[in-house]
Amino acid sequence: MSKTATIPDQGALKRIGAQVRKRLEADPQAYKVPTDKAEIFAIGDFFSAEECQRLIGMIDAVARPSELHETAYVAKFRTSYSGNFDPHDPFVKMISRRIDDLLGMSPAQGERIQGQRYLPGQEFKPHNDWFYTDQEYWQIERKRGGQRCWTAMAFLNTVEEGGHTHFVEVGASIEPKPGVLLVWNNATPEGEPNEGTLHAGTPVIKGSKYVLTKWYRARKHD
Ligand SMILES: O=C(O)CCC(=O)C(=O)O
Ligand SMILES: [Fe+2]
Repeated sequence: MSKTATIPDQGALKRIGAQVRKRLEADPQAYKVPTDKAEIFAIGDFFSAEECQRLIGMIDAVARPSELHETAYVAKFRTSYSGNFDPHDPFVKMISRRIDDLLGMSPAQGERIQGQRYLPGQEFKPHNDWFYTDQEYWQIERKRGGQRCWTAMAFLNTVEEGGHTHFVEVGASIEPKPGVLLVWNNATPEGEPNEGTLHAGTPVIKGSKYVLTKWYRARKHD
C-alpha cells in the first residue's frame, strides 16, 4: 500500500485546505501569521463588544468541568470549564453562519460551537486539534465526519495576565483580545495532519478567559 493511502481523509483535507486558503488570502480583514510551519490567520473585530458580552453570558450558563462530559483523552489536557452552545438558538446560528461564511465552509461540516471559561490556574495543555487515527476514538470519529480540517477560535475578553494561545512549534504566543477570531488549518497543504499546529491555552494567572471554538470536519458531521 502506498503511504498516502494510509492517511484518512487526505484528499478532502488537501482540497479544503486550498479552498479556504484562497478565500482567506483574498480577505483584507485576515492577517496571516508569518510562519511556514502552519497556516494561521487572525481576524480583528470579528465579534462586537456586545456580541462578546452575550457569548460570555452563554458560556457561564453552559460551562461545566470538562471531565463530566468529555473523553478522558481531552480531560487530561484541559482544566477549563466547557460546554456546547444550543445549535438551534437563533443567535448561535447567526454566529455560526458568520464563521462558516468567513471560511467558505459548509455548515454541515461544522461541529457544535463550544464555549470555554478558564479561571486562574486553569489551562489547556499543548495538543493538536486533529485526531490521532491510531486511537480507539477514531473508530467513532471516522464515521461522523472524519478528520478535523480547520479550527476557528474567538477570544471574548481581555485577560489580566496569562491565558495566551501559544503555538508551540511556530513560536507564536497570541494574547487574548476581545472579538479577535483565530483560524488555522490543522492539515498541511498536502492534506496530512500538521504537527506544526501544536498549541496550548497557557495558564490564566490573573482574571478569567472566555473563548469559543468551532471545529470543522473533512466530511459531513452529524
Ligand atoms: O484557549 C485557548 O487558547 C486554546 C483553546 C484550544 O486549543 C481549543 O479549544 O482547541
Ligand atoms: Fe485546540
